[in-house]
This record gives sequence, structure tokens and C-alpha cells, in this order.
Amino acid sequence: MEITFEHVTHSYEANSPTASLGLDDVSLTIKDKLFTAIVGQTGSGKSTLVRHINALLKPTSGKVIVGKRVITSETNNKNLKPLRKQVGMVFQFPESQLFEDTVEKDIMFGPMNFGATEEEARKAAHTMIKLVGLDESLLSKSPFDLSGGQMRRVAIAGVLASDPETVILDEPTAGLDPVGRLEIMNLFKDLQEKGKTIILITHNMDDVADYADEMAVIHSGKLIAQGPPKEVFNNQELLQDDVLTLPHSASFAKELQQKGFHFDKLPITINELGTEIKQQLNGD
Ligand SMILES: Nc1ncnc2c1ncn2[C@@H]1O[C@H](COP(=O)(O)OP(=O)(O)OP(=O)(O)O)[C@@H](O)[C@H]1O
Repeated sequence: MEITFEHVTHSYEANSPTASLGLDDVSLTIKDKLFTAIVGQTGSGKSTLVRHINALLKPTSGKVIVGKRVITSETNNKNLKPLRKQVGMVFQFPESQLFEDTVEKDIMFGPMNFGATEEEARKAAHTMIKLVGLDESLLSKSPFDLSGGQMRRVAIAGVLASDPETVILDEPTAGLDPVGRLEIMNLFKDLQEKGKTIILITHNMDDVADYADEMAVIHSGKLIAQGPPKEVFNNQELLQDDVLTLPHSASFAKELQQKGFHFDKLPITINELGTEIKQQLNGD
């Protein structure tokens, strides 16, 4: 499902003296079935942006087009269920939203809310718990008896259980250990390869380089760059202005440039960097 922002401005508490601008005239297309990363400094407007996609927030002006649905300031809060089913949202620290007395009930909540029968929802819970790398035996436990990483996976399973076409992830790996992070990121890439559109908010530029097809950079509520990560991370203006940090491989490549290595474009993943170094050492 393609998602388009057309001149979207969002002002928090628009009519109050303390109004603040969350988004400022953003026009952006998020392509169907791709993995798009949204990056930007703290407070730049990333969460505000993605919350427009399932109409948790509405534009103060402009419009957001999600598939066939158009969201404007006039959009009625009724009839948003089909949109919320199409667009699943994993919030920051989603485990804080678990509330049922068993893991199974927690995962079943979403699908049943969207009209699935108990049997369908239970089946989804059994499929999803395995998909997120947990044992089915956990379904009968209280979510509050699980580790933080397990709770995070249960919360993600709960969103995936409704089979959304688009999955929005707001820093889904924050606070996870490196192995947990890798597993969760690979799960999202796998979901994309199976046909879902993935939108990831992250501060981790290595994840952007390793997983994203496209990235969008938000700064002070404005979209300041969009494109494939290799292009954006090689945008000299952004780097000079210090609005973007580089993936580790690109930073290291910059250091190597001082030692005589030459890169037409900074490599952004460890594989690209390794290949370039080997070629140059071999004089290719
Ligand atoms: N509910 C709110 N009421 C008023 N202002 C808000 C509200 N939520 C966010 N803002 C403001 O809007 C701006 C953008 O916030 P937003 O949460 O979208 O940023 P972010 O890029 O997601 O930040 P972070 O990386 O810290 O999560 C900030 O200036 C923030 O203070």
C-alpha cells in the first residue's frame, strides 16, 4: 500500500498560545512493499509523522493518502477500524501496553477487536508466537512473568496477529541486547520479503544501512532528504550540517580516506566496506 503525505503540517494544540509545530509542510511518498527508515534527531517529528498514517493524529493542513483512504483535518474518528487493521503500529516500549492475564489473550486481543472469531485469533496467536521466536508454551503464562525482551516480542506478535499490510515500528529494538536486536530486525526484513510494507523509526544508522531500501530524514518537522540509504549517507550537505550521523562502516571509510584509500561513494555496510578494501589492497 503506497502512502503519500501532501503538504502535511501538524500543529499540536493548534488553537492555543502554546501551539508547537510537529510537522511542517511535509510531502513524502512511502513506497509499497519496501522497507523505509525514518530518521532524525530527538524531537524532530518522526513519531508525529508516522502517527498520521493510521490517523492517530490528523493533519492540521494537507492530506495523507493511505492506499485509497484520504486523511485530512476533517476525517471522522468513526470507521477508522479498517485503516487501523491495515496499518499495524508497534509503539516505543510496546511491552508497557500488555494488559491481559495470559500471553495468548494478549496476542488474541487485536484480531478479535478487528472481527476475528476466537478460534481464528487463537490460531493466529500460536502462529505469531513462533514467528517472533518464542516457544508456544509461553502462551499460557502471564506476560508479566516474561523477560523484557520476551514481552517486547509478545507485543510485536500482538500487532502482527491482525495481519496488517503495513507495519510501523517506532524504535522496536531500543533496550534489546545485540542478539535480540538482530533477530527482531531479521524478522522485520523477512516480513517485508513476504510482501509487507515496513516503516521503521530508528536512531541506529547501521540498521538503516543494513535493512532499509529507502530512508527519509526529518529535521525540525521538515523532510530534508529522502532516497536509498547509499545516496542519502553520501549527501555532503547533510553531513556538513551535522543533521545525520553515519553508519559505522561509512565513518571508518572516511578515516581510511585520510590514509590514501579512495571511495567514489562511502560504503555503508560492512560487506561493502570489506569488498572495497580488498579491491584496493589487491590493486584492482
Ligand atoms: N502531545 C504533544 N503535545 C505537544 N507537543 C508535542 C506532543 N508530542 C510531540 N510534541 C512535540 O512535537 C515535536 C516532535 O515530536 P516527536 O515525538 O514527533 O519527535 P521524534 O522525532 O519522534 O522524537 P524522539 O526521537 O525523541 O522519539 C517535538 O518538539 C515535541 O516536543
